[in-house]
Amino acid sequence: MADALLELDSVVAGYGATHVLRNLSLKVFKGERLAVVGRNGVGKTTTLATVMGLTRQHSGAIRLNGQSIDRLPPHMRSQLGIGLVPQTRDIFPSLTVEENLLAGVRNGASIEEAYELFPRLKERRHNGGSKLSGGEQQMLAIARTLMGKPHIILLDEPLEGLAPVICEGLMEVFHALSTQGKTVVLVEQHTRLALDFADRVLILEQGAIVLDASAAELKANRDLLDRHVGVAVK
Ligand SMILES: Nc1ncnc2c1ncn2[C@@H]1O[C@H](COP(=O)(O)OP(=O)(O)OP(=O)(O)O)[C@@H](O)[C@H]1O
Repeated sequence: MADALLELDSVVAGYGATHVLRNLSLKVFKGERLAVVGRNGVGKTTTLATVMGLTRQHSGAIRLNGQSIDRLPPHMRSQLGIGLVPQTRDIFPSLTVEENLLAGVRNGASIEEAYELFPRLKERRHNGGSKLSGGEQQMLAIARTLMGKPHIILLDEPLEGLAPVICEGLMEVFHALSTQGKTVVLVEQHTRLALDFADRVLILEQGAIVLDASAAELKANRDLLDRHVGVAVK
């Protein structure tokens, strides 16, 4: 199999002295669409935050293109091409849409690219961040991360709390990003949508990967999914 773009090898990480990830190992391959699912509190957000350098890593290794990144601060990981869209969205409420985007511009990115992907943001470009709907805020959070020109984009529950029609629109955007050659890692509670999007799915339980399967395998084996993710699979 090809070399991994991103690799976590026996990573133990958490907050302060607390261990949330317990020997977590995973690989993400270039151009892949990977979904990470699991019950609440199993460590999905912590996994993405650890890749970005936002937690305390106690042991193990994180490599990007084979190079160790686990001692690098978050902004350097971002410069190397990792982009995180946090669950909290983290847009600047007092800045306009355009100012939020400009604040994220790196590596010669153009905000016109963001407007092409999200025409709604262009219409709203002079609106303050706090005046946006939840869906628009999520679009802005994604667009701002894209202004860093990431090769790999980590999406933390981007559909949370959004209307079905908005979710569908965002899923189309994720497909478009994948078609453009970006590697997409999607953490999502909407398991059905995640499975429709992904090539491969990882199931996380208590800070470790308990299942690594193709989306097709999991779709054909609902029992497996229900056992690990819960009967209320959305
Ligand atoms: N900042 C923090 N400080 C201390 N503990 C935390 C912090 N953030 C999360 N935790 C704990 O780490 C564990 C894993 O949380 P995490 O948010 O990674 O799970 P998750 O799978 O993303 O859950 P959810 O689906 O609810 O977002 C939980 O027990 C949580 O309480």
